[in-house]
Amino acid sequence: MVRVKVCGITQPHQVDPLVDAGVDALGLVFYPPSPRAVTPDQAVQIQRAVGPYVSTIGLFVNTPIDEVNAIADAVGLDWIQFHGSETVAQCMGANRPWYKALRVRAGDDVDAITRPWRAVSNGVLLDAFVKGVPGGTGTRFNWDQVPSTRDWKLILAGGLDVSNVRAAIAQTQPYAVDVSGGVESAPGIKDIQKVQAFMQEVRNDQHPNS
Ligand SMILES: O=C(O)c1ccccc1NCC(=O)[C@H](O)[C@H](O)COP(=O)(O)O
Repeated sequence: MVRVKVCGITQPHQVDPLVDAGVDALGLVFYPPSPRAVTPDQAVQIQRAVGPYVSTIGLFVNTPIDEVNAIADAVGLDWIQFHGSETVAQCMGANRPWYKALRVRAGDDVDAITRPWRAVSNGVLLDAFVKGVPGGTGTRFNWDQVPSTRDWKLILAGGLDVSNVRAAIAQTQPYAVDVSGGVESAPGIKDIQKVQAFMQEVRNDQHPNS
């Protein structure tokens, strides 16, 4: 079963509808320049709305590791997503399970660029490279660059929406997909109908006869 993370949650009242739609994990963006950024206090309010068996993922971009860990503790995050140019050594200082987001450029050898990260964490997120913007761009990368045989957990991100997620899953066979802009009505405001339609595409891909 392909898991689904919806990233960039900013409103506690959206948690229940997202979970009811079948979303497995909720992403909180701790990157103040982002239109989807939340403060630690806002994140605590969102976390309080999350019930058992749903994961919360904190997304950071080149934040000092002590600050990352303090926020993770204060909010009660389950996982950390490093979305900047952090090194392996810096990520290893995290006090939570974590994974790295890598931004794929045309021509990148995905097997090579993921190798150092696969060795130390249990999954790698692939997003599209867009100059000057670390993420949440709504841009796809070329899925042909994803190796068809892998022994690591791929989290596929970047420009996914209801129109393309089924093809994305069929082609890349990811462990999980990560979506943000493709299920929004405005930055940080998730459109629950878009989320429901997205989830239906993801789940239908698992059960083509249902
Ligand atoms: O969402 C942001 O504004 C953001 C800012 C800085 C780094 C990462 C950010 N978002 C990451 C994500 O939302 C997802 O992991 C991924 O990039 C997919 O986004 P989208 O292409 O909008 O579906």
